[in-house]
Amino acid sequence: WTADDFLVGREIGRGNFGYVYLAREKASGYIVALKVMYKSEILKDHNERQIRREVEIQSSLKHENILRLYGYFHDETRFILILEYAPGGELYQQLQKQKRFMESVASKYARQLTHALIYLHSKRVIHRDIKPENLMIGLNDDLKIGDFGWSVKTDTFDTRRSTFCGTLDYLPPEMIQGLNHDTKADVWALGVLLFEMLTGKPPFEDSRDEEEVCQRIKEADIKYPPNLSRQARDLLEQLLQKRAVDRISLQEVLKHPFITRWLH
Ligand SMILES: CC(C)CCNC(=O)Cn1cc(-c2ccc3c(-c4nc5ccccc5[nH]4)n[nH]c3c2)cn1
Repeated sequence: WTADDFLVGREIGRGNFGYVYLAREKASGYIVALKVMYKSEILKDHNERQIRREVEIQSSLKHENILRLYGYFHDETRFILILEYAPGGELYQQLQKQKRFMESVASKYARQLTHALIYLHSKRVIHRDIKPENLMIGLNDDLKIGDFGWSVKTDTFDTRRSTFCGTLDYLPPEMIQGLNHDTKADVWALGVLLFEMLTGKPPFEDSRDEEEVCQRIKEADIKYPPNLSRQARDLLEQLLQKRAVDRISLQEVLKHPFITRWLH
């Protein structure tokens, strides 16, 4: 690939390290998102290793609920990624616009994210940074995991990882305490995301400061608003369990009434 293979359109986003543009691949007419990263930027903070790992992870993933990385190329100053274009943009924006989602919509997105996480975990990848900003909306209003900034490829399944990463809101108790964590960290984050989709706010947002956020996460101290259905509340309680081993498995999530209730 070279830049001449594409007609580049407007800027549609800012990923880490660079700008994202709408583009059309000339030969096929295919619409893609081109992420342009400047080598000076990347080399500056020795990010080339992390970028290489992310490219390696994302190009090996092929799943309808994971944004595709079709390919990449570089010229003397830039490193360019050819990414799947998500017509619906960021889930974050839709959530801000609508304040919160109807239970049927939140249930569909939670189901699609669960399928994506089951696939990721089967490929020995823990995402570790599931949050609305990293999720995109594709054609047919399908959820797509769009960013792998903090995912790690675990060499053996469920290896314990202890590097600190991501924002506090979505971190599980074991990560807050700098303890080891595994695929159950993504299950907790699914719970936080579902809570935010249903209520419009992450569970610990009304805390005084980060200190209190950490305290409440450690204790899994969550106040559920009264307007949640019984099924929604029940699934949230099973996802947001303080001890990773007590959390519902992703396979069980797919069988939970809150998920199956809207499946024809
Ligand atoms: C660092 C690199 C090696 C990892 C590879 N992964 C990424 O670069 C993650 N990433 C994806 C994007 C991204 C951002 C925006 C979009 C969009 C998109 N569609 C939109 C529709 C309306 C408004 C804005 C939109 N952005 N489609 N696909 C995208 C992909 C930015 N960074």
